Amino acid sequence: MNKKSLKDIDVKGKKVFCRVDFNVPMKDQMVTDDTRIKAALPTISYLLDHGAKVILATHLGRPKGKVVEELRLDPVANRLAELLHKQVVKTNTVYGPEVDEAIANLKDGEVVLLENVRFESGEEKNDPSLVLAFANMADIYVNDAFGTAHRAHASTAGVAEKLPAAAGFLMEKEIEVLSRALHNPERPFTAIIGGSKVKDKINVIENFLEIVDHLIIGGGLACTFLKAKGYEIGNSLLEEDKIDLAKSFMKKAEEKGVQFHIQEDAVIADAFSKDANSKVVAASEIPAEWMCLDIGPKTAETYRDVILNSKLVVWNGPMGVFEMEPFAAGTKAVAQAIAETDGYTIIGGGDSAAAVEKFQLADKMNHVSTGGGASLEFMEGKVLPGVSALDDK
Ligand SMILES: Nc1ncnc2c1ncn2[C@@H]1O[C@H](COP(=O)(O)OP(=O)(O)O)[C@@H](O)[C@H]1O
Ligand SMILES: O=C(OP(=O)(O)O)[C@H](O)COP(=O)(O)O
Repeated sequence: MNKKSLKDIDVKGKKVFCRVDFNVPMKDQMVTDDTRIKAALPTISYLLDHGAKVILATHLGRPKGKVVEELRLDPVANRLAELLHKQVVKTNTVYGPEVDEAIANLKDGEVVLLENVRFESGEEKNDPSLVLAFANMADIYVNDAFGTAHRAHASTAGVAEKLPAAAGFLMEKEIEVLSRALHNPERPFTAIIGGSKVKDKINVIENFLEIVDHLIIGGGLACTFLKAKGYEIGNSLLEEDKIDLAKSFMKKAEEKGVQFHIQEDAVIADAFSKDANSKVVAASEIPAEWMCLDIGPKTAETYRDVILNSKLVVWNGPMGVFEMEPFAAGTKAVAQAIAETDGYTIIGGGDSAAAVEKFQLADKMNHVSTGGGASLEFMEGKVLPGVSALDDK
């Protein structure tokens, strides 16, 4: 990478504003998967061991510029403290007098975690006054938040323009591994796209059609494609204004000779609940009032064959609502096939990484990326604002 690295700068005695991606899955105020926290530890420990005063910043969820009590970072701070074996001072605000005091009290080798930066409306708008507030806190900026590098926000891009700015170790590693795999991809190259962030991911599909041999669709995303095929999908997740786009992608895949795989059967439920009634039906037979919450067993078998015959597999987004046991089988089958294939495997996305962890298959994957949208956009060849804003070497 041609960007300055943490190794290139002297941090001793300096206040370092370090953006991390601690957007971790939570349940009942507990962190349920700490992969992203662990992934940032090399950078945080390096800063602490080299005598920096560390100011950590992250978002959690999408509070849309308002304080949402369930999205406060206290559980994250507690987990980080356990992992670091060190006290983590957590502020209840993103900036202001409380933060100033916490920073003023920091000694070399100590760490403070700011409150969820997305509680401030200026964060996602990359607002100059919030950028200035961040820049005034520190001497140096380090970005280790690969998972958020595709967002041009105040704490990812804005503040990097105002301070000497370097990449953390996780950021460097992610970029290096993804670049190496995509430079001259081994074939057959299969991309598997699922999950629920339809708006974010649908455009990625178009770009993947240029580079892959097989494109597998699953998760909530698939429902828009099923609708585009003319099927009724009941109460399934649907992005109405993307139906035409989905149609055009299927046509483009055909023209380009890309094998486009969409589910032939589905696990459906009569409510979005683990206790709902559920059954397997053909994907063309989803009744009104029911919703598709997983790919069916026949589809899982087809996807498995494609994956086992691939030389490069990129997977982003679960095949179903894997957090609920009745709808986890499709995601598990795909994860298992990816673990078994001889091809090089890259997993992206917070939830996909959590799924791989849950099924205890993480060590069978070649690279589990901490970025979902970020890794997709990077693989599309897009410039990530959180990276481009850093200083050149
Ligand atoms: N058919 C579906 N309907 C609704 N939600 C789904 C469906 N399939 C998967 N999901 C949900 O998608 C979420 C993950 O989506 P996303 O954030 O796009 O993935 P990632 O974090 O891996 O990029 C999971 O919480 C999962 O429950
Ligand atoms: O979890 C994240 O993205 P991902 O679900 O695509 O991996 C990042 O923390 C970015 O979050 P955002 O999509 O709310 O900007």
